[in-house]
Formats: sequence, structure tokens, C-alpha cells
Amino acid sequence: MEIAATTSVSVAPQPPRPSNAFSRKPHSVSSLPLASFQRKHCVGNDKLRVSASSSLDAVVAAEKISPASLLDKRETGGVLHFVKYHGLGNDFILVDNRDSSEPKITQEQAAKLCDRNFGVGADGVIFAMPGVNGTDYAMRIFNSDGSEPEMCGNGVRCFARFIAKLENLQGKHSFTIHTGAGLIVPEIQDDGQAKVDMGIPVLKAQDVPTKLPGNKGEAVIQAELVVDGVSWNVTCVSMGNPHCITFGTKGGPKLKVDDLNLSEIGPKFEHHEMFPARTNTEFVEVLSRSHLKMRVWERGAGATLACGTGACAMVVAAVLEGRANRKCTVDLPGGPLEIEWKQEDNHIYMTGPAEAVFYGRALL
Ligand SMILES: N[C@@H](CCC[C@H](N)C(=O)O)C(=O)O
Repeated sequence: MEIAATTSVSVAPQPPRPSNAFSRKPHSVSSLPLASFQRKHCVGNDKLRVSASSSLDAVVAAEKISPASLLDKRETGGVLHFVKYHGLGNDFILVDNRDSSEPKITQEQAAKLCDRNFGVGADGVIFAMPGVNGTDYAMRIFNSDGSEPEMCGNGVRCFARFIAKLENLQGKHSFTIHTGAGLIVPEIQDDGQAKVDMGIPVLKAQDVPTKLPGNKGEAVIQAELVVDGVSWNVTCVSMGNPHCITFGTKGGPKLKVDDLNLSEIGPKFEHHEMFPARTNTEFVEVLSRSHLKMRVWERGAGATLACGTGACAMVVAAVLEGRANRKCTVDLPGGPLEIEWKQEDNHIYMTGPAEAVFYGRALL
């Protein structure tokens, strides 16, 4: 199949964020054999391989084939072609799924591929699909546990870079992308970073969703949540996917996020009865009104090095709690993101990097 090079991509006006466009599927993951997967830091082998390189272009050049022809190869007999990307260490397996609106692999297979010992290793699998309702593309993602979230901020930056590579686009480009959280618009900047219009945050408790009762109108802001006998102050925000943000315990000292035992406390928030769809949780330290530091426990993926939707939701929470300005640098374990919650349109804008690290073929 030929890949059509697109020289300009239109940006449609933002419609209101619809409720989840993709139905969530069960979170359980049954075991399904990933027949074999090997890592080989070499090229020229007909067997399954994963070639590692700091630059996708370098690898492609080494194989003397064009990026388009490489990425356009289709799997036959249970082989999945992919490119591994990361946004600040939040890493994803990107799949060219532009010829079908059905993901090329199941949620169970995605969970297997994401395994860091028995698979490729990733925080999720992202599918680049045909557009919906006039958008340029649609994005679906499976978390590393196989569950399907509505949106992924770091993932959508990787998605934009992946599409630019597939379509052989250079320089500044923006795309309209249909996601489970509605329309998302990333724009690749001249410096290669992606700036993403992440839409309008949702604060209404039942839409986040949280069972915590609204305490500022229908919003849950600086409310008490008892986790394992300890009272935390939390604010709940949806960026299409649910987030619970905390700056510390009730009456407790200022949170030092480096001191947290994330793998112990994270799952207790994720599976708390107040979050019927589970939740992502952001633990935040305020360094100044324009500089915040955060660690995240992600629903369906655990502790990750960065979370784009989480950084956006956290800035909204920080503004609503009167702790920060609308424009902030957010330090994550994998590096910084620039986040702005614009007064004019109520949209949140996220700017950060996305990098290809290697491509490969996995036996399913
Ligand atoms: N890492 C992502 C969020 C991915 C989805 C999340 N685990 C969920 O289940 O909601 C980001 O960068 O936003």
C-alpha cells in the first residue's frame, strides 16, 4: 500500500467535548501467548527483530529503505510492525492502523507486548486510525494492563510525530485527532516539540467520575478523601480520563514527592471506592506559582515517568486551589512539560517532546 504524502492538514474548529466516544472495555487481562519476542541490536536478520537506535532515521538509513515503506509494512501471520516512541519517558508502542478502524491487536496482546520482561516493554499501545466525523485521524490506546483509557497526553504528542513520519511531513503541522476524550489538536512545532490543545477540563463530579460529593458547586476541590485511614485533600479533574490531584494530607506538612512510597499508596487511590472508573493520581509539590513538581500513579499503568493529561489536570487543580498561575512548568520524573490553562477559551495547552527510539516486529 502506498502512503499518501500530505502537505497540508486542515484544523477543524473545536466542537464541545463529547462524552466517551469509545466504549470502555473490561479491564481484565487473560493470558494469551506472545509466541516469541527477541531484541537484537542489529539489522539484516530475516527473523523477528527489534533494532534499537537513538534516531529512527539512522535505523531506516542503515536498512536502506524509506521510512514510509518501513512503516507501511503490514503484519502477516501474526507479526506486528511497530515504532517505539516516548514522551519524557512515558513510552508507547505505536501501530500504523490507518487502514482499519479495528485495532490490529487485542487488549490482551497489548498487555503482553507492554510487559518489560516478556514483551517490547511500554506504558501502552497506541493505534493511529482513520479519522472519525471529519477528523484527520483517530487515536486509541490500551494501557499496559490492557484496559482502554479515553486519552493520553504524552501519547498524543508521540502520535503526532508518528503521523508526520508516516506521511513524510516536515516542519510545522497540526492534526485533528478524534479520541475517547473528544477532539484533540496537536501541532508539531519547528523545534520538533508538540503543542497540544487538550480541550476543556471537566470538573463536574459525576463526569470525572467520582462519587465524592461536589463541594464547590458540582466540582470536588480540596475535598477530604480518606485513604487507608489517612485524610488527604484532593481535587478531581477529568481531561477525558479521570484524575485525582493531591498537594498533601489534611493538616499535614507540605508534600515532598520524592519521599512518597508511590507503589504502596498509588494503588490505594487507583482502586478507591470513590472512583468508579478507577483513577490516575497526581502527587504534587509546589516549588513556586509557576513551577510545580509531580509524581504520578497511572490507572492501568502504575508509576510512570510522565503523564500529560495528569500534568494538565494538576495545573487546573493548582489554579482552582489558588496555589499556582495558569501557566506553569511541571517537572516530572522524565522531564518538564509546559502547561497553560488559557482564560480566553478555557482550553489547556501542553507543550513537550516526543521521540522515536526504535522500530521492530513482534510475533503475536
Ligand atoms: N500517560 C498518559 C495517560 C494514559 C492513560 C491513563 N493511564 C488512564 O488510564 O487514564 C498521559 O500522558 O496522559
